[in-house]
Amino acid sequence: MKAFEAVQHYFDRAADQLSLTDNMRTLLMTAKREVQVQIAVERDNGQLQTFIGYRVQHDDSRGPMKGGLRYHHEVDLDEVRSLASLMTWKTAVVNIPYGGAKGGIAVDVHSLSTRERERITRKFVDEIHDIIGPDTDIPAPDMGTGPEEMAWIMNQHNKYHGFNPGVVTGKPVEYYGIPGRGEATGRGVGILALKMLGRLGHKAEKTRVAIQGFGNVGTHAAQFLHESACKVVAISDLSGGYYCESGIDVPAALHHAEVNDRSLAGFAGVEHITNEALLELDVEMLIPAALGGVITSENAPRVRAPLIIEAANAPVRPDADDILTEQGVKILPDILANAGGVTVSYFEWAQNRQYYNWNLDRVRQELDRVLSAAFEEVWDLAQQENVSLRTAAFMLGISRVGRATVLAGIT
Ligand SMILES: NC(=O)C1=CN([C@@H]2O[C@H](COP(=O)(O)OP(=O)(O)OC[C@H]3O[C@@H](n4cnc5c(N)ncnc54)[C@H](O)[C@@H]3O)[C@@H](O)[C@H]2O)C=CC1
Ligand SMILES: O=C(O)CCC(=O)C(=O)O
Repeated sequence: MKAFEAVQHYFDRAADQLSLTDNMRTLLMTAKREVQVQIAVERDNGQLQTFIGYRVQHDDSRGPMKGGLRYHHEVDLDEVRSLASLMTWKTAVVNIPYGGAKGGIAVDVHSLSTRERERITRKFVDEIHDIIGPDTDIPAPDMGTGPEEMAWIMNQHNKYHGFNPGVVTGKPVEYYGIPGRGEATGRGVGILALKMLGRLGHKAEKTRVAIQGFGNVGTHAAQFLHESACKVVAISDLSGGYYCESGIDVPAALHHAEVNDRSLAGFAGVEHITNEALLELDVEMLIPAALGGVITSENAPRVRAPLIIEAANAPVRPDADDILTEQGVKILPDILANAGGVTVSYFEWAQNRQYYNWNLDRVRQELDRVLSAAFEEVWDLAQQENVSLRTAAFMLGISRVGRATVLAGIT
């Protein structure tokens, strides 16, 4: 099953529960616009190279479209389309005034120098500047991108359309960004993970956690949960997995990654495991925070964690979701679990529009408030309707988007 089909599957399950008509389903799941562009740049060695970039604008019935930009060699239109759709339901679940979009470039970021990344990013903006903007579609970071790329995007877009920092979020704090956007997705994962533990009657101190991915999301989730008394026993990145039964020294791991170009390679004093083995560890909480589609029908029967927090987008395939649900595993779905990032992006955008700076305390407080409200709504709906948290989250998102679409007038 391809990535978009998987989202369609989850959408349909919720749409069945809502008795949505076929026409409404088609209207809500069809992207408004899909753009594919050629990005031709000169490499540092003088050679010309062409990359393919995408921006899919899924839905704008609740506000400007919003979603990250992924730089990864596996990016393709189907993946971007699926992620754009997830953004629509995610912004609706946390009830912020946005629609959904996503973009990406098929490129191996590790093969690029900083200057090459800048040239590719600016060239991408040259190709799409007319369809993005603070009131239409606002990019942000995702896998393989961060504050640097966002600063270049703002600067390049402003050359065409005049100064406006609200065209993109996730910018460096000292360049129109907001304190707390860097940590927001991982912190949100942590906040919601603790809420899940509370509802399930588990104590943080008795919770062993395994986290796959040690980038923006994985590092901040690890730090938050470590500081909240959970025992992080495994972490991983592209270099492999690192396990310690008595608990990883999270501050040491964070420091190691910081001074080693964000890699855990060479992190000593722990057992080395594979990324696959990490998913099957005997832990109370599993947090996939890297790529999508990592839990499949093949490995799902071997997953031992009774609780999965989907920090990554779409880490659990639908057939695996069925197997895990059958096994009694509770899953906090991506469109709620990782919504902290886009929530703080919304604060950054609001700050940019007001020219009034927020401080970190205010950002954290508001993040907690938005995520807690969404968690309560999803949890209660799941109980009322006797459905999974994923189906409840999709139901909530689809209802809000559907209602706005109808109120706006369809024809
Ligand atoms: N950055 C953000 O604000 C948000 C990110 N997400 C999702 O969270 C996930 C991670 O994103 P970021 O942390 O931003 O990316 P990142 O690029 O900062 O870090 C990705 C991490 O995953 C690791 N990784 C890559 N391929 C891997 C593999 N095959 N096996 C194990 N580890 C692998 C990398 O080594 C790195 O540690 C993605 O699914 C993304 O869509 C979701 C919401 C917001
Ligand atoms: O911060 C944002 O606007 C979007 C983040 C994102 O791409 C995501 O939530 O998957």
